[in-house]
Amino acid sequence: MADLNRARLTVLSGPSGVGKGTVVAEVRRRHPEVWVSVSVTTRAPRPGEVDGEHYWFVDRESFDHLLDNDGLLEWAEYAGNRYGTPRGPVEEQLRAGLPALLEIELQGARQVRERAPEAQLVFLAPPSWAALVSRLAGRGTEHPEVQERRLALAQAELDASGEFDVVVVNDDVARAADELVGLLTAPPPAGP
Ligand SMILES: Nc1nc2c(ncn2[C@@H]2O[C@H](COP(=O)(O)OP(=O)(O)O)[C@@H](O)[C@H]2O)c(=O)[nH]1
Ligand SMILES: Nc1ncnc2c1ncn2[C@@H]1O[C@H](COP(=O)(O)OP(=O)(O)O)[C@@H](O)[C@H]1O
Repeated sequence: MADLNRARLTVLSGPSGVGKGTVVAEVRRRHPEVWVSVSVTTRAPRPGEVDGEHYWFVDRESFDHLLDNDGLLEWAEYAGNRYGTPRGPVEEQLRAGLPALLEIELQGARQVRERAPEAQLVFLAPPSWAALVSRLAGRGTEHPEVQERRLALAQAELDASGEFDVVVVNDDVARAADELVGLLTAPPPAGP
């Protein structure tokens, strides 16, 4: 995957439960060299989530300290928790001429678009609303009331999919992963 060696920033967004984590895991299973940013979050870890691997799990005070010290490239409050991308590792990656992938929500994607207009914004969409509802429920990691909160946000996120450069439909994990790999290896648009 030598042609992945370009300093390109790619953002993957999409509603909770659409399969972002699953598709990114499949991409990394095939291409372990794909670098994915590890976010900080104030959300509690789910069973099986490992600190420093899925997220850096921090308290609100540590999060705000990072934020106040310009340590975050972007951040957002989502369903009652804060999430942010540590700035240093992403900048290091891009400075080294290597691509970086961020898996973040809509408000964060908008901040990246403003700060790094050359970034590639990819939206992962469900094949249908019913599929999204059943995936979120089927994952079984959130209480029904938290699922409801996430589905309310999902509707607004789906409405904003037109702001993204590309929409990938997660009908099938292998197919969606193929498409994402294609985007990660596509040459960036010619500069001015
Ligand atoms: N803006 C922003 N969003 C993030 C970041 N990390 C994760 N998210 C998003 O926050 C939302 C909630 O994440 P999470 O609680 O892990 O739920 P899940 O995506 O449904 O598994 C998802 O849309 C993530 O993509 C980040 O660093 N910044
Ligand atoms: N293409 C797909 N078809 C069917 N189920 C899927 C697909 N992609 C993901 N899932 C399932 O949907 C649920 C949510 O996926 P997850 O990756 O946790 O979503 P996200 O990270 O976007 O919140 C998981 O139980 C996962 O196994």
